[in-house]
Formats: sequence, C-alpha cells, structure tokens
Amino acid sequence: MKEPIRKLREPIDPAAAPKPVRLVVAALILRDTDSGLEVLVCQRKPDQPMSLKWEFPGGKIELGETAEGALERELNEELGIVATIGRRIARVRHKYRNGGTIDLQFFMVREFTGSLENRIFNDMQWSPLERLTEFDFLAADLGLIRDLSEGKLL
Ligand SMILES: Nc1nc2c([nH]c(=O)n2[C@@H]2O[C@H](COP(=O)(O)OP(=O)(O)OP(=O)(O)O)[C@@H](O)[C@H]2O)c(=O)[nH]1
Repeated sequence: MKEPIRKLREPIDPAAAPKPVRLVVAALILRDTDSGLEVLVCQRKPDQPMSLKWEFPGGKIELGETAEGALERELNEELGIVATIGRRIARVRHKYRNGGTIDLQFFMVREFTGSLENRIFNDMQWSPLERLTEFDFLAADLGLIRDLSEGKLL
C-alpha cells in the first residue's frame, strides 16, 4: 500500500539538516634524503577556514572520480606536478566541531614529473617524519601524524 503524502508541520531548517560526509583524498609525497625519509607538508592560507593549519596536499573527490583520479587532479592543480598515486596508507573519519564530517584517505606518492610549485598554500616544507609533530596540523590528521612520527606505517 502506498504511503499517504503528509504535510510537514515544521518548516525545514537547512542549518539543522545533517551535512553530507565529504570525501577527501590527500598525498604523502615522500623523498629520500641521507638522514631519512621526508614528507611534503603544506600550510593553509590566512583567509581559508582553519587558517594557517598544516595539511597534506589534496582535496575533495568530485562526482564520477576515483580516489586516485581525484588526487592526481588536485596535485596537478595545487602543485603543478603529474603524480603517480601509490598505495593507500590510511583512512580516517573525523567530525569537525562545525558539524561537518570528512572521510579522509591518504595515499603515498613516490614519483612525479614536473617541478613542485606552490600554487595555493601559505607555505610548503619538506619535513623529516620524526619532526611532523612540530607542525600545527588539522585535527583529522593528528592520528596519522603521531603514527608517522613514531615510525609506524612507513
Ligand atoms: N587536502 C587536505 N584536506 C584535509 C586534510 N585534513 C583535513 O581535515 N582536510 C579537510 O578536507 C577538506 C578538503 O577540501 P578542499 O581542500 O577541497 O577544500 P577547502 O580546504 O577549500 O575547504 P572547503 O571547500 O570545504 O571550504 C577541507 O575541509 C580540509 O580542512 C589534509 O591533510 N589534506
């Protein structure tokens, strides 16, 4: 039997509606040095939300994209490189205080063509893994930062 269509008693408040989970991909771009592995870390601009926090380059997966395809596109837009996306290192779900939830996947990148160019960040640095905890990272990244700095995962 069909459900009758009922009139809503309360008007819908868009601010109260649950926000969809945002699917995000980010890259651990690695390089070997004499003193060990280093990873590229990027700082958000002062005028962005969560300003001046550090993060890994990447962004949201768009409709119809695979995770790897989205990350390849983002790295090209943000850094001007064509990257070979390697294995997935970690996946986390994090609820930010503003109510938004992100599903974040981190992939390893060991190879790319083109030279790294800072197109959108406030700052960019190569960091030894054990010094990652010195950067003020986004909250969703903190578990990964701890593991990487303790030599786990890589
Ligand atoms: N690229 C990247 N995004 C991250 C990381 N950790 C983390 O919480 N995020 C969040 O994932 C989202 C990435 O989206 P985005 O890069 O396309 O967009 P955006 O910062 O301009 O944010 P917005 O479009 O929601 O305003 C942001 O909300 C960002 O705060 C990370 O390590 N790398």
